[in-house]
Amino acid sequence: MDIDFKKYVANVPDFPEPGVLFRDISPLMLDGKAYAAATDEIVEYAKSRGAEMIAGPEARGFIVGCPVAYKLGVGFAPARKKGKLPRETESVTYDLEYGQSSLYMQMDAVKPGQKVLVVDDLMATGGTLAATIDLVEKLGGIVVGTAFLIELKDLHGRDKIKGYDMFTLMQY
Ligand SMILES: O=P(O)(O)OC[C@H]1O[C@H](OP(=O)(O)OP(=O)(O)O)[C@H](O)[C@@H]1O
Ligand SMILES: Nc1ncnc2[nH]cnc12
Repeated sequence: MDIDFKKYVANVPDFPEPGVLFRDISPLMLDGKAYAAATDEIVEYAKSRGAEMIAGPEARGFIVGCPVAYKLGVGFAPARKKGKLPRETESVTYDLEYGQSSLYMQMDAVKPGQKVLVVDDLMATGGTLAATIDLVEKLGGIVVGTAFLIELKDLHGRDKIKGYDMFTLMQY
C-alpha cells in the first residue's frame, strides 16, 4: 500500500517550549492502517538486516518498536528513563533538542553477540539514538541498524551515529 506518511504527522509550533516545532506521530498511531503500514516498512528493513532483537527508548520508541518485535517474533529490549528498572542496569547520559536525560537498560536485556535493531519514532539531535546504541553495545549486542519514522535533518543527528545503517520513513 502506498501511503503518504506525512499526512499522519501533526506539526505543532512551540511545543514543549518556544522555538521547537514538534512533529507529533499521534495521528499515525491513531490510524490502524497507517500504523500497520509504517510498522511493516520497519519489519522489512529489520529482516534485511538480520535483526534478532529490537531495542527502543522510552516512551515513543516503545510505540514504534514493540509492534515490529511482535511481527518478527523477536524480543524487545526497553531503554528506560531514571528510576524505572528494578534490577542492575547500564546507563548513558545524553543531550536532547530540549534538555538532558539518562537512559538505562537491564543487564540481561541484550545477550552478547545478539544482532539488535535500534528503533525510535524520531531522530532530532541523535542523542537518544546514540545513547540507545551505546547501551546495547555496553551489553555486548551488535547494532545491525537503526530505524525511525522521522528524521529532522537540520539537527544533523546522522553525524552522531556515523557508521550505522539507517532507515527512515520521513524527513523534514
Ligand atoms: O534525537 P534526539 O534529540 O535525542 O531526540 C529524539 C528523541 O526525543 C523524543 O523523546 P523524548 O525524550 O521527548 O521522550 P518521549 O519519547 O518519552 O516523549 C523522541 O521520541 C526521541 O526519542
Ligand atoms: N521536534 C521534535 N518533535 C517531536 N519529538 C521530538 N523529540 C525531539 N525533538 C522533537
